[in-house]
Amino acid sequence: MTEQPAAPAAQDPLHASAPRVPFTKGHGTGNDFVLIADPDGNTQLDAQHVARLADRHRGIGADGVIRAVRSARLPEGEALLAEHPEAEWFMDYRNGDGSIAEMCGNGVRVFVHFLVEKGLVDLAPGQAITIGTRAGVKAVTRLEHGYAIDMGPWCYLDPELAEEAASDSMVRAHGLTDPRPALSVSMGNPHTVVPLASFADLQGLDLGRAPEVDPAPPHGTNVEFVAAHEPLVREGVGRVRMRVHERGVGETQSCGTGACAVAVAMRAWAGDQGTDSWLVEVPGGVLAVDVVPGPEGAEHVVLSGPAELVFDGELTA
Ligand SMILES: N[C@@H](CCC[C@H](N)C(=O)O)C(=O)O
Repeated sequence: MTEQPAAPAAQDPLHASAPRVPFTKGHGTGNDFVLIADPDGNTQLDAQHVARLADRHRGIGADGVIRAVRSARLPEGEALLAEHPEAEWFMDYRNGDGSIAEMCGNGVRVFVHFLVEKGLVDLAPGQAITIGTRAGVKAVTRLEHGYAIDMGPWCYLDPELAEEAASDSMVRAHGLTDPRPALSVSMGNPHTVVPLASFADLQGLDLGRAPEVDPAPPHGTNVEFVAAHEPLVREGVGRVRMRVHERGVGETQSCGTGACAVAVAMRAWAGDQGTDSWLVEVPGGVLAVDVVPGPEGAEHVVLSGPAELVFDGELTA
């Protein structure tokens, strides 16, 4: 019997040009990511690979996967460079199920921290860097502890919605006896914010199963449930607690864009009783959200919080 030559191994896009790919695990308030430095755009990540890396039982485990690539090396990044030549780096973000999302607020902080810690950029506390994302460029300032991102203007998901509208949809969730009114906001990515009466209601939710939003936004949505401290505003700061079910992930310990959506929705509902500064408690920590006047007259949302890198490794399969 003659020995058959071994069949060629199926081409693995992750290893098409680099057999071993270094990665770093990081998180921002418990929203965790696998980060891969790919300055020249040699590593192609497809949805299957991302889902495999993010798998908490068979992979590294993460809510999302972030590729750090030079903007010039992917079409979405290149498109930004004409107007923003300073946006050298692009955050190529995927949800844990492999789907692409426009924006990730916690991810941006962890992404910039990764660039700093890996020596890919120089950024001292107090300095800012512009990065590219699928929701446009974002200015990120390094703080003594953490990072502040100018997320740019927010808007209602339904462009027809007037300033004073209280809700645009109804949400059903396990743990709630009846459907609740909700308001949908875009932070570059879609969010639907559901106010609840108490922390007990928030605690009683089962977010292991996806909430149902009616009508469903065309590209899906992240759903945030929020309950307020009493009083809502103390010393000029609004204080709320939220839980989130993320599109493409499930329940996560934190969502930066979700915290921004919660702050602007609460501010709209509170009217004259509201404020521009919010502290949003999430299961994984606390995020600060400030609404500030933007350079072009629109309101900008600034998200601040920590970013941590946990360990490095190497992808071998
Ligand atoms: N956790 C992120 C949001 C990630 C994207 C989201 N799941 C979506 O599909 O829009 C954050 O911190 O903002």
